[in-house]
Amino acid sequence: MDAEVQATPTTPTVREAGEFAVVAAVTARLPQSALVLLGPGDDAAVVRAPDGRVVVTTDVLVEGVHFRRDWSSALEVGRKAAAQNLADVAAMGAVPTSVVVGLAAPADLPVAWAESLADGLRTECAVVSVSVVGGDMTRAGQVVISVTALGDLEGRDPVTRSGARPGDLVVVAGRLGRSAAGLALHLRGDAGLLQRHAELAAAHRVPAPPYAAGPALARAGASALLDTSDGLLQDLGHVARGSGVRLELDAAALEDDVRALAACAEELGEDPWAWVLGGGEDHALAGCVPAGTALPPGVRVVGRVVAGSPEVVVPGVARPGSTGWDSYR
Ligand SMILES: Nc1ncnc2c1ncn2[C@@H]1O[C@H](COP(=O)(O)OP(=O)(O)O)[C@@H](O)[C@H]1O
Ligand SMILES: Cc1ncc(C[n+]2csc(CCOP(=O)(O)OP(=O)(O)O)c2C)c(N)n1
Ligand SMILES: [Mg+2]
Ligand SMILES: [Mg+2]
Ligand SMILES: [Mg+2]
Repeated sequence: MDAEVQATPTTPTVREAGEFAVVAAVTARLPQSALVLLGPGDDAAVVRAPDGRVVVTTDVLVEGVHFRRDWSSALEVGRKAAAQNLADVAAMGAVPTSVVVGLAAPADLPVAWAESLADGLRTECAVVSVSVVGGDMTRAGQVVISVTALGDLEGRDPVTRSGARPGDLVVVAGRLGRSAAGLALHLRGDAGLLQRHAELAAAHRVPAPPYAAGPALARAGASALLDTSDGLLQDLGHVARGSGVRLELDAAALEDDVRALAACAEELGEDPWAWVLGGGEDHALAGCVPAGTALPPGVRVVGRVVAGSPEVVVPGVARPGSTGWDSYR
């Protein structure tokens, strides 16, 4: 895929090319999945809704807030923008069916950047066999990407944040803290550090949500589910409050994640527990299942649900300074 991006000939800016030429160039890179009855090119797209109900979610990514063009390639930004939304669909226990993308861009953005963004969106969508069925393009002072993903419940009830009950187990699919470690590396901006911990830096630029675990947990009877976008403690806090239960996490069950970050944390003089418990953007899936549930592949138990004040605690581990991301703090 990188070779494909580099092979893109030098292109003009979006101002020089004009909106409609850029939209044509972008949509040409977005082949349609079998779920799409009418793709880009008309006033709206038409997508199958096999279940008859439609799951819909949207997230906005703003240059300087969610990504930096000097840290991430356009392809990586596209992958991350799609992943963040596809993870929200999975977190409902649904399978994605299609994605719509709004792109606001400065006039001097190279057309090649918009094309590579489309390549990244297409690439991540292909992981779950869906396509980008349409979008919008307009001018702005910085790059803003607004992604909407649609999903299908396959006849199941949605898995919300409010169904956890005392006696359930807390479960996680996917790794924790890697994106926060990668963010810390990028913030230092030291080339040697970035090279030594290239995998963690890459995990920040392109998360790898465990998409299949969402529907699999729903099929297994999960009582609550969400994706970790802001930080495990903050995100599970929504489950605790939504369900009116207390979540007790088991530090030993999180030690693998901490260990995987230890060398990087040591070199940066930071606390790997803070990344695992308070770091966002891994888009792991976290939730609850009744005790005795057969766990789908890649899902592990990290704690238990008890009656009590609705909060998330990790006995034996100091609470990190930040339990998660708040866009305004
Ligand atoms: N500007 C908004 N208008 C309406 N609903 C919103 C807005 N921003 C967030 N929400 C809703 O609030 C809930 C929490 O949002 P958010 O924290 O962004 O969820 P997530 O982390 O899964 O993306 C979601 O159900 C979302 O749809
Ligand atoms: C340049 C830059 N600075 C900081 C961050 C860290 N960061 C930005 S948004 C965010 C949390 C997730 O974003 P949000 O808009 O809250 O997504 P949602 O929870 O709605 O999925 C984090 C950890 C980043 N990704 N890039
Ligand atoms: Mg959101
Ligand atoms: Mg979410
Ligand atoms: Mg958030």
